[in-house]
Amino acid sequence: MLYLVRMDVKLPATLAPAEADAIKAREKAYSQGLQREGRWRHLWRVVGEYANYSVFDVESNDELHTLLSQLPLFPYMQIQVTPLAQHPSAIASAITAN
Ligand SMILES: O=C(O)C[C@H]1C=CC(=O)O1
Repeated sequence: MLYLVRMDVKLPATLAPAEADAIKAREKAYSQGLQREGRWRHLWRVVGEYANYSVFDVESNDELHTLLSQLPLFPYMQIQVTPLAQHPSAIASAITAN
């Protein structure tokens, strides 16, 4: 199942820069692991914002929730999830649904 996910990151001003850097490093390693597994298919920066649009390919809502809630930046994110279905007029897609 494919999901479009928007993540907006809001780090508190009180968070020490070294702690913020450590969390971002863990986030990068975690996200790259999921990308290598093929479960995090796309990761795009939103121009001008500390936000991304991502496409996840997972088995269920529960799997996506588990995966998102384990993001190191999860406590500092607003997350919006949109489940995706096949469009009947699509002739090609950069991503292939199962
Ligand atoms: O920077 C972000 O958009 C937040 C997050 C998503 C992947 C990652 O490495 O950081």
